[in-house]
Amino acid sequence: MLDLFPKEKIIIPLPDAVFEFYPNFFNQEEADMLFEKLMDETPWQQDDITIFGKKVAQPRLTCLFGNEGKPYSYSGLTMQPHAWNPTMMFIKEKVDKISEQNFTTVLANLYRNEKDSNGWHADNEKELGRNPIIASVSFGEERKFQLKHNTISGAKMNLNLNHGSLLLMKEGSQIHYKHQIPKATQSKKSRINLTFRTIL
Ligand SMILES: O=C(O)CCC(=O)C(=O)O
Ligand SMILES: [Fe+2]
Repeated sequence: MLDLFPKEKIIIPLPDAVFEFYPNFFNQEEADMLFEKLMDETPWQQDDITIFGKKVAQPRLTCLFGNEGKPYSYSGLTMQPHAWNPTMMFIKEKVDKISEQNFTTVLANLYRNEKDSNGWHADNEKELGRNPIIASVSFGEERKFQLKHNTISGAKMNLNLNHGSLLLMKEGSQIHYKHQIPKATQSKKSRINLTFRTIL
């Protein structure tokens, strides 16, 4: 279908960083199709990570895709990328275009239910450079995403990342803020999130 109107873009009013949210980046039909494909085609795995020197199972499933020869390390874990497949390429091309980036890598996360989560962190690994830009696409169940500034206690925000949405975390976002997906108190169905990154 022809898109007559540009997609709605919401600028998140927070200091020291640029956050842009596109609630309807993919329409319902596209988002439904992509959720099913990502669910079925992705070789989901559960890794152990090291937190404060202790080995624990990550509270979600993940899978890394990306350009050859660009592994990604975080929380004491090194992941080797799977090759891009047509579904990931289709999404990457749209995300690259709107963000004016050429992402090398995408980390896919599967939150199976309300117990799965992603604790407070910034995506500030050395290989992402000094001021990383991250594009985050969500499918399936809506989950609460929280942002908080490292030093300004009032600078924080909760966003509901809905099916088919895109959140761009741009300049300053990984330097000045941390983000998380907390466990939910009500029952939740599966959610898939894709975080596109550039490994230098
Ligand atoms: O699931 C999300 O929305 C966030 C994922 C995330 O922060 C990450 O993979 O680094
Ligand atoms: Fe993150």
